[in-house]
Amino acid sequence: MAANFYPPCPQPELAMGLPAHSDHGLLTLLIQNQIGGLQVRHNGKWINIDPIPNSFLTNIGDHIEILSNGKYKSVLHRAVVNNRDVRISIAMPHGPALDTVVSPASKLVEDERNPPEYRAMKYREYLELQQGSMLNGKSCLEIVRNKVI
Ligand SMILES: O=C(O)CCC(=O)C(=O)O
Ligand SMILES: [Fe+2]
Repeated sequence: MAANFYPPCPQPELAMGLPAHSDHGLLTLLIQNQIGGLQVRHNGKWINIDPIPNSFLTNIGDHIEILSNGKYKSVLHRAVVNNRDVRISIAMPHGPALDTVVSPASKLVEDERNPPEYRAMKYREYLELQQGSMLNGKSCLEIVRNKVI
């Protein structure tokens, strides 16, 4: 039987959790049990997000950041696990139809003072890019970001 070789985890301390990333799509709805583990990056620190019973947690995804031309930032987050309690979470990403070309909303990039910060890409291509890569911060968003030259 062929052995599976996985690339090294970029954050070995999180080998059992989910490395830092932002989600593709517009919004992600997350349901979790009462065992916390989700953390979001805020002001340079990882903040624990305590689960609220009977609620969905909503994360802003990369495509809101693109659509708003950077006005709303997708949230950098990760999940950590512990060796005491079982944590269960179900993340449901929501995006447009796969063939939709996602780009900054035209009204937000009408003049040269507000150039588009991201280039247009089909949602399907972005999804394939993100799902085909190691989760690594907001690296996929950086790929579609227009570089200032
Ligand atoms: O388990 C969690 O709290 C986060 C899951 C997540 O970020 C994801 O599936 O994209
Ligand atoms: Fe996520």
